[in-house]
Amino acid sequence: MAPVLPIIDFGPFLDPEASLEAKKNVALELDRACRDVGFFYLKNHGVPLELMKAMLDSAREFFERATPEEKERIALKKTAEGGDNARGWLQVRKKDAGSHEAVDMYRPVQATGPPYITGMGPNKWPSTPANFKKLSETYVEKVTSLGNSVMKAFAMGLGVDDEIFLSRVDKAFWNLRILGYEGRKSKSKENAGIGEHTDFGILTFLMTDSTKNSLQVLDKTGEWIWADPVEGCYVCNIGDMLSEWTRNAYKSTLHRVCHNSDSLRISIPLFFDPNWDAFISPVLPPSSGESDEKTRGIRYRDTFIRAVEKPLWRDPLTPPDSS
Ligand SMILES: O=C(O)CCC(=O)C(=O)O
Ligand SMILES: [Fe+2]
Repeated sequence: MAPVLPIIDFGPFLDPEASLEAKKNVALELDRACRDVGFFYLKNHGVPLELMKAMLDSAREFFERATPEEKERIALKKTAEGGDNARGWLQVRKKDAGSHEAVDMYRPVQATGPPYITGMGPNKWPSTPANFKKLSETYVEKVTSLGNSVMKAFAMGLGVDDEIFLSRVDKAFWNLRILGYEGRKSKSKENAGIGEHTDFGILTFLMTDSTKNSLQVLDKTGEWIWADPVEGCYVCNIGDMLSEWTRNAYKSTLHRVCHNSDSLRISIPLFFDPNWDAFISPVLPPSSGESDEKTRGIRYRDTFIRAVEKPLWRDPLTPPDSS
């Protein structure tokens, strides 16, 4: 079945030879997708396909081969135990809300402990496979550079000064996450997946292996649609902060993973988020008649700490609640 989400060719925006009109067309296509569904496929994004494949292969190697001792060595720990509560390996086992394993790495910071402020500790890189850290650093550099270009395109589509965006993402607090979802043949009783949630940052660049029927997106009519992988493309989605930044013009859309296949599924989101201290307030004026008495704005680090301290997955099978 053809993908339902729009596929956006980002090539002209990155091409120094392309006309301004061609770039504007890309920006307008992106703008439409962000207002409409908040999810789109991005093709011709400039990240080498061999690098993407090498990342997926390496993450698979980690989930297939890392020993329990290695996982324990890099396990995410609570602040009181010396970790920063955000970086490292974790395993979620929730009967209804989906089980998965993940390793989270973030932009390196000048560590502030121990004990560490949430998010402010050192990364705990897997050592299986041996070149994982180096490969990931190359990958993060490419994707964060793409993130900057997409922000420029967003500014063009919205008709705002791109410096407002670029000055708040030049030290983007990125989060590289490798995720493994067990196949159904595994012995655990839980369903593999992630419960419905929105991402809390700006923009997620998701690449996955070729497994179909896993990621679902809630469309405007309230139906869950599949967002299956499209060869060579990222699945991108808007997070809550960009929604706030655009006065909710851009949608931060609920999604979930219900993994149905018999084999291990690998996915790697890179969450492209604002600078740690960035203050985000709407770049678009209130529409006529809408009051703007309440000063709106959020500091990224406050959002981050809140999100990390409360689990973001819920039961994948229930409709969104209103809280
Ligand atoms: O694995 C996927 O397809 C999506 C993961 C996801 O939504 C997340 O980690 O926020
Ligand atoms: Fe997500």
